[in-house]
Amino acid sequence: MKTVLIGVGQAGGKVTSSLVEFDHDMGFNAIRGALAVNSAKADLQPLSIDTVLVGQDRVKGHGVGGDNELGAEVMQADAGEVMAALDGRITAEAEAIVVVAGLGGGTGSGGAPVLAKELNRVYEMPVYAIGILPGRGEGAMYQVNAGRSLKTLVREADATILVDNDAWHSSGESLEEGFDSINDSIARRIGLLFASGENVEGVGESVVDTSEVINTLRSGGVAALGYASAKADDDPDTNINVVTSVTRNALLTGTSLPNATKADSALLVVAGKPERISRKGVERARKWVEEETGSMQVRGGDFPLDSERLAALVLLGGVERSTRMEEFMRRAKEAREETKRQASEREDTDKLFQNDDLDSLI
Ligand SMILES: Nc1nc2c(ncn2[C@@H]2O[C@H](COP(=O)(O)OP(=O)(O)OP(=O)(O)O)[C@@H](O)[C@H]2O)c(=O)[nH]1
Repeated sequence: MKTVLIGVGQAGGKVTSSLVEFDHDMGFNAIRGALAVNSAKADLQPLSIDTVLVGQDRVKGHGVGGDNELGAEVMQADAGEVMAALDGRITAEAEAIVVVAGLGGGTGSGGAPVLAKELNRVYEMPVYAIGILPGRGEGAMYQVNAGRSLKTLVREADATILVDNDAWHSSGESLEEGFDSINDSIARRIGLLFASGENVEGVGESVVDTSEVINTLRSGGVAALGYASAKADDDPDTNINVVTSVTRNALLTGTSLPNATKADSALLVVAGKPERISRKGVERARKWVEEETGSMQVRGGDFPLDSERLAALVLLGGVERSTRMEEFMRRAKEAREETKRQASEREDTDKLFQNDDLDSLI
């Protein structure tokens, strides 16, 4: 899928850079343009892609400090500038535009839905989002921001692939220490998805096509991506179990949104040396994905890749009714109520100290 990426906010910019790097290192050439947008100048400086600073008149290049309403306002005010920077980068060959953002902060959380809406208004091709959900251990503000942003983002983007920051995080390191490795994991998995259907002309009819990715995401709403790989044998017959077990692992333990298996649609991409991919294995794996997701729309295809391993990528469309989504929305709601309660207590305390009776005591 020939893609143009726009990273919004700090996480959005870093993940976009990682994706560009991966696509370049692998020689896929699926990413045809990239831009990072932020209200914090310091977060844009280390990036190796083109950048646009927004909200300079409001926040003077210092970021919006987690205020996602302000994030939305600065993006709205400077949308013209961002769209102008994209002019010429989004050419007719692009098959999708993808907005990438961390949903827990301010600029990405508030700005990504505004930008997705604007892009959808102007461009014909689908506008997808990659939204990064805060991990369980992140504070209430992050959860509230993400809950609020997610609702708008899902409405404005044609589909939103969610990545939970707890999902691809190695144990033993803090979330922050782990950002670089999480970003690499995101880049490897989502980068492979973008590259599915690219550079594989004439390799056989079972090869996956970009239209399969687009059709899987057509139901809109929330999407998730699973990935797993294992060493493969030279003989495809020995790889029947390799294909079925990487598929199971991709969906059950390797997904970007843990516990999201019920889906409206799915796509199973098996990557590896074509002569090693067991057709029987793929058939069984696809049936299993149908049963597990409860979807009658399970597409599939191969991704020829020169590797000693076989990998499964499972893209799920329409997972918003999954246990994980319900759990997240509940967490965001509880955090919002807790924040409101604290604010009203603060107000009461303020009132108490403004009280004449107290003043007269001093
Ligand atoms: N995966 C990943 N998540 C990140 C990274 N940096 C920050 N986050 C997450 O993103 C959320 C914060 O969003 P940021 O992108 O830092 O914030 P911002 O959009 O720049 O907004 P402001 O800083 O408020 O202007 C938190 O939930 C973090 O856990 C990163 O490099 N990788």
